[in-house]
Amino acid sequence: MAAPCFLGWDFSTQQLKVIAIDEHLRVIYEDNVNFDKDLPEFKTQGGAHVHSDRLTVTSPVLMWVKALDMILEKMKSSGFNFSQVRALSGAGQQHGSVYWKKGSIQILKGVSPELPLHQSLKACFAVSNSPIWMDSSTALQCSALEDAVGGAQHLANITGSRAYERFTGNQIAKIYNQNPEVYAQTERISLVSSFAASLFLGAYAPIDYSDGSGMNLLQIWEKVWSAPCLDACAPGLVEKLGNPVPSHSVLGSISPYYVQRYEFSPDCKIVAFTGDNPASLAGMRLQEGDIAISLGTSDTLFLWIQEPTPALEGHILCNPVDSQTYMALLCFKNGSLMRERIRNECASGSWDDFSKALSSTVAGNNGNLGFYFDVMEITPEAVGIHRFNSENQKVLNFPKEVEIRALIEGQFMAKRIHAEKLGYKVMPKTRILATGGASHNKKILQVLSDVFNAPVYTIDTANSACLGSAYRAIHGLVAETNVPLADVVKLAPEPRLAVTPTAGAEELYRPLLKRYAELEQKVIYNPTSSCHTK
Ligand SMILES: Nc1ncnc2c1ncn2[C@@H]1O[C@H](COP(=O)(O)OP(=O)(O)O)[C@@H](O)[C@H]1O
Ligand SMILES: O=C(CO)[C@@H](O)[C@H](O)COP(=O)(O)O
Repeated sequence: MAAPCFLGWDFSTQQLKVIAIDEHLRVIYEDNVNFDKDLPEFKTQGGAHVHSDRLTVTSPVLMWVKALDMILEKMKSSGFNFSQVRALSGAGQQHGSVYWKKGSIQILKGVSPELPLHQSLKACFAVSNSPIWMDSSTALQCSALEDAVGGAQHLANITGSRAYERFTGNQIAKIYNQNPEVYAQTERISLVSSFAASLFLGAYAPIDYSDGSGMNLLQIWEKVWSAPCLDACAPGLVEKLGNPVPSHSVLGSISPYYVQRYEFSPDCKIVAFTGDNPASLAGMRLQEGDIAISLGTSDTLFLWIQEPTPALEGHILCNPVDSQTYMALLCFKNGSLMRERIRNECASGSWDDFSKALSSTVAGNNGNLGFYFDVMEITPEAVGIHRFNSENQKVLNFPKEVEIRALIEGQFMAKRIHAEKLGYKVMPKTRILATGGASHNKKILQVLSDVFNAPVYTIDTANSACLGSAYRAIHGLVAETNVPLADVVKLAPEPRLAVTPTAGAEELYRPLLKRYAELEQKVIYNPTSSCHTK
């Protein structure tokens, strides 16, 4: 009999990725499909469509299905032995939503193994362009939700977050308000994660507690939908959402489609899918006291916490690997795509040249500071590019190298300032665990280490959401017997030290952090001020 293996998937913003691990937790296969490059017919940029109002951002749902067809065919051609797979789990970009048309459950259950999935499912979606996490078009719905439950702090106390435009409840409310007939045709609403799980299960997969915490709809303490929040968003939501489940739940066995088309074992189990950040927490084996920083399309910072206090900034999510605890999350929208733009303008599109600019400039950038928000930022709410010289005077341009350092130092100073606002303190034992595409770049990690005055560790793959999903697949098989994830993955390779802070970094950055926080107040979004135009 072939040695067992486990699959972890990640339906992220720009790509679909997969990792297979063996029972010794070694990565034995890794692959990806890039939406822009490999599926050009969908005409996405960075995996998404930004609409003409600059606020609405969507991705074609069939693109995700076609990406799954494509990656499975690639695996098959490379000789991947699907019959070895004992269990699989996965992750999805958080907050995005999928609207299944009435009657789709029958189609999903009966897909023909003769056809690729996207052909069978093409008529299944009431909304063909799914709203995703980059969307910020639901300000009206956010105000209405906060008003309905007694204010922003009260909503945060219930759901872990005040109302955020990308959070799914507000997105559903917008669809119901603007297209009630489309809403009426919808029999089931999935998150990207539970949608992806549904494709493997051949049935509607439930939403897990952790990704469900990013909807402004789940009572994170009791882990049930909040009736006042559901009612404020749209009618009949309980039926359309289904009951949420613990993140470690085994949902069932793989759909016969995969058994017949790819020779999966009919016993292969599907473990609930979750959000990409929660899955990364599992993949990096985060411990209390560590701080995780993901440098993907979005930049995120997250922590494992026992006793959270929801606030007006940041999010509290149910912990994906331990239902008794929580994770705190901060999301920064201007992450890799902003870095790519400055790389293209200032470093001829080359990461090597970008890194050289970081090496050729001094830590602290001689007091030059910058804020780089191509699109309306989430943390803090601000937009535009704002540069300040060492005298705090606004300047229009920086030399190219100074621009690159100002971008990276600014991005990391914002992370430290907002993490400290959440109550996080950098301690002598603090480890930063870095992941995501930009964590390949040592020069970027050096700035991160200096700004936080803490060592930065990485794991063998930057695809921690995939790896965490594969770990969660193994854990799901034993979780019912109260085995913690930490026990299941104790033989996994430890995170490796990538960089340590440069001597004197703390003294250098302490005054700069104070200045950055003060200047941030000046650039925060104020619709009546002219300082936000670039
Ligand atoms: N050497 C590098 N330096 C900086 N950024 C990089 C480097 N290599 C890749 N990236 C960035 O990684 C991003 C993709 O990260 P990834 O974590 O895969 O994103 P996602 O999971 O959102 O699809 C790209 O947009 C790219 O800008
Ligand atoms: O909105 C959030 C978290 O709240 C984002 O972090 C999304 O989950 C997208 O993730 P990436 O594709 O950038 O990893």
